[in-house]
Amino acid sequence: MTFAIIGNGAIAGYVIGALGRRGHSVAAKIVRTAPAPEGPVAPVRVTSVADLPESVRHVIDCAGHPGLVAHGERVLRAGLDLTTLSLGALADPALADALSRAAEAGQSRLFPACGAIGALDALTAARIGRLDRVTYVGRKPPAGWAGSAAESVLDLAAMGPAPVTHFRGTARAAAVAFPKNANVAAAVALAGLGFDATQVELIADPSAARNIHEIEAEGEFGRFAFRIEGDALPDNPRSSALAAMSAVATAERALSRVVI
Ligand SMILES: NC(=O)C1=CN([C@@H]2O[C@H](COP(=O)(O)OP(=O)(O)OC[C@H]3O[C@@H](n4cnc5c(N)ncnc54)[C@H](OP(=O)(O)O)[C@@H]3O)[C@@H](O)[C@H]2O)C=CC1
Ligand SMILES: O=C([O-])CC(=O)C(=O)O
Repeated sequence: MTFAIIGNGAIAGYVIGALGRRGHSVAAKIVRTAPAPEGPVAPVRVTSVADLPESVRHVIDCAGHPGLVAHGERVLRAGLDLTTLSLGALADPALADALSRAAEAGQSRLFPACGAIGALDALTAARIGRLDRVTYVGRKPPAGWAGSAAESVLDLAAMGPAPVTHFRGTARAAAVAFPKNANVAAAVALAGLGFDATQVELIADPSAARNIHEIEAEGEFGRFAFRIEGDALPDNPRSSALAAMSAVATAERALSRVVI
């Protein structure tokens, strides 16, 4: 299968390497500004969907909300399947609707990846019955919140040893306020009770060595609690390695005849 990637950052780098090791080809990257190539370079860098090589069948968005907003509709309308990690962008109903209509028009499909969290299969099953309560708690070391809205309520560099909750609210508010940090909150919302009924808490924790994500859910099925401690990618303390792995797994699942 031939892929294109949106983005050129930490997750894009991991995804391109993993796809290559797994026998796939990455023909192009969609970037913001494509420098003139100095020689034969693969994957080729383009700035628009229209310039993608014809061999591309599936695009993986690793660029965050701006990448999905800029290119998602055109990818789907062109008949290419799209895996995205920018789940928080779907908190905007206009974008979610536009992507859905573009997929319909292009006879293509949008695959939101689970990203840095797990247990979403249990949530999607649980909501078939009555789902009463879903909460998500995201905990990262202070460096994991750098450049985010946490900085408006907290001096990350001068924190004492105690963890500080810097956000409490709905998954929709979290997704909008933390585009680089709350895609997991959006994933939990999409799998379970939706953006407005899913409660979120975000914590900067100097004693956390990893990015820790916890879900608690209760309903007709019973109750579950899930916790994952994800190592960050070496190039970006905000982004868990599992998110990049999940993009590859989701894109591969889209190709499978037996879907697990
Ligand atoms: N679902 C999940 O669990 C997770 C989701 N994410 C999402 O993935 C995003 C990327 O993470 P990561 O790779 O670590 O971040 P990086 O900051 O390392 O890379 C982001 C890349 O996206 C590029 N980019 C931004 N806007 C556009 C655009 N309009 N078109 C093309 N490229 C664009 C940037 O380009 P430039 O170099 O020009 O700035 C940069 O190369 C995060 O911002 C977050 O939203 C991250 C972790 C977990
Ligand atoms: O990578 C992570 O641990 C989670 C993250 O940034 C996000 O949800 O956007």
